[in-house]
Formats: sequence, C-alpha cells, structure tokens
Amino acid sequence: MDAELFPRAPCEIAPGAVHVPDWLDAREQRELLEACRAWARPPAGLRTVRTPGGGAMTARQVCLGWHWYPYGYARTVVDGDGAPVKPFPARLGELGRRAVADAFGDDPARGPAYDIALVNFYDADARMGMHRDSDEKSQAPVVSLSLGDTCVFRFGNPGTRARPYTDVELRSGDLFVFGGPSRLAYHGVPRVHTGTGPPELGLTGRLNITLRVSGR
Ligand SMILES: O=C(O)CCC(=O)C(=O)O
Ligand SMILES: [Fe+2]
Repeated sequence: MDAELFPRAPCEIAPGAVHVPDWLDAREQRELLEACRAWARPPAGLRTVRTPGGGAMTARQVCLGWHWYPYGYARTVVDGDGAPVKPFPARLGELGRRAVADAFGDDPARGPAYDIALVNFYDADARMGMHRDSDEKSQAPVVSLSLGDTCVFRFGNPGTRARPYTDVELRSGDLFVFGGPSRLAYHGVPRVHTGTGPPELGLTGRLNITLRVSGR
C-alpha cells in the first residue's frame, strides 16, 4: 500500500455507520479472495442479477447462506441454475461479529448471528445504483468488506436516494459497518478505480462481501 501522509483513521460517516480503514491484513485478504474464487464456481456460482424491470446489475453476484434475488431471499438459486445456495461458513460469522465489535466497541461474544453473505464482483465498468438493503427481517448491522480495486462508496440517508450523502473511498481491506439509524440508508457504488488494488493480492477488479442477518 502507498505510504500515507496521514494514516486513515476510523470514522463515523453517519449515525451508526462506521468506516474502518485497513481492517483486514494482507493474509486475511488473500484468504478471503481464495474463498470467493471457490464460492464463485458453479453450481450456485457467480451470476448476473436481472431486475424485474428488465435491467441487469453490472456487478455479478454469488450468495452464501440465503440466496438474494430481486427482491427477497430463498434457499435455492430461484433466478439462476436452481441449485441449493452454498452454506454460510462459520468463520464468516465470526468475522462479522468481530467487525461489529471493532466498529462500535461492543462485545464480540454478544454480536449478531450472521447467516447471509452477498459477494459482488465489479469489473472496470461495474457500478451499483443507490439502494437500501431492506430484504432482511433483522435490523442487525450490515458488515461490508472490500478487496481489490478502490471504489467510491456513496453513503446517504434513509429517506431519499439524493443528498445528503457522503462519498467514501473504500480500499482493499477496508471495513464499513452500517446499523442503527443508518441500517436502511441508501447507498451505492458510483465508481470503481481500475488497477488500484494491491498488486500482491492478484485481483483484477473489486470484490465486496456484505454479511447480513436474515432474521428467519
Ligand atoms: O460493493 C459495495 O461496496 C456495496 C454492495 C452493496 O451495497 C450490496 O451488496 O448491497
Ligand atoms: Fe447494499
């Protein structure tokens, strides 16, 4: 990573929304990337998500634990190959609890029981429009982990897709957690900066993993 003039410090972007730079070390990033590569393989692998309006999301996605489709959750890939969704690994649950504890200063042992992971892969042209993560029945915070290319992550408010919002640079290894009053805030990825990931990671593009609690 480039030497920083000023180290990036953890920052509360909105009430209940915290950015923790450089949360994953290089080894953890490599291990997560390897795992993502395995999860992306069929059956129930990486797919293009089609929206009911006839559009397609530009980020491709694979789910663990519960399969997300527009707009709900299922145990099989109802909008793809129909295969059972891959299981949610216990170590992602531990990672999620540790993330919330580090972001909010809570006790990890009492953290939420994560049971969903959505892995999004962004190539150079991929984006994600402003949306809310509102298909989960639980209000537990969403934990977001980024690998590879740096992106602009736009984090807004629960009421509207428009301002006020804050543009945050998410880099490889960064953690972002949003819960409480920001749990249903609109957010999106207007831009990925191609070729900005750590060369030693060996990833072309960007991966984002969000951990969620289904509440089911
Ligand atoms: O890629 C990101 O940083 C955000 C992903 C996201 O908002 C989602 O999966 O719902
Ligand atoms: Fe989201």
